[in-house]
Amino acid sequence: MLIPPHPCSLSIFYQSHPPRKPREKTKFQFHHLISSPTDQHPHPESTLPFMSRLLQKAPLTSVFQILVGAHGRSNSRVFGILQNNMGVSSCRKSVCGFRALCTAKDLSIKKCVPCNSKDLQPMTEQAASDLITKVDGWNLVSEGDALRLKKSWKVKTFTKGLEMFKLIADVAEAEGHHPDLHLVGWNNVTVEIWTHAVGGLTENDFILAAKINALNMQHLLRRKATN
Ligand SMILES: C[C@H](O)[C@H](O)[C@H]1CNC2=NC(N)=NC(=O)C2=N1
Repeated sequence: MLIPPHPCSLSIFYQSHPPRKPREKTKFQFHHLISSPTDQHPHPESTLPFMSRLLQKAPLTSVFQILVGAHGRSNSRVFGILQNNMGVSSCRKSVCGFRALCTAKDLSIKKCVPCNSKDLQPMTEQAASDLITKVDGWNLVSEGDALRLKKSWKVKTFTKGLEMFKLIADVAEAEGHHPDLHLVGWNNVTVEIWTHAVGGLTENDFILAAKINALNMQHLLRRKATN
């Protein structure tokens, strides 16, 4: 049984790339690439440009069939390539294991998974660099050897900073995934997010960041100085 790619990525993909007959040549190139690393393709990282070219050329379903084969399961090598190059969640068992190609909107409507899932692992720096482009205003920072998400705002007043904390806290509680909240110098809010259970970043962190971005907080924030 084929596990369908995550609906959001499929619908998003098909809006811009109507399905065409998958091309044998593309299939051959890709199978060749993942089945036997050669001098030309020494390491999965080198698939990144190929992966983006592939996704432009072949409909997502045929890419999906290539990746998981007829038996519906991806082998560890393919999964490693996916995890490094397409921001795929590290949770092999979930249907949304194929969490690639998401937009900010897709992330903001997803649900966080319990952080004590035994399959949850920290994502690679490459996957984090791909996903950070989906959460406006957030930065990737490294604290020790752990990656984190970080974003700062200036609020109008100290109490509006606390109101902002409450809005964020409600989202965090609903998701069972929590940020670190800082309110410094009365009007400087900084939020940091990472998955404590794995000591790094997982897709949960990007989902929470996208949900925070979707909050209506303009009335709490100081207008940006127009220079
Ligand atoms: C069981 C439950 O998933 C854990 O206690 C949650 C709570 N909130 C969390 N939040 C964050 N950021 N990381 C965690 O590992 C975490 N674990």
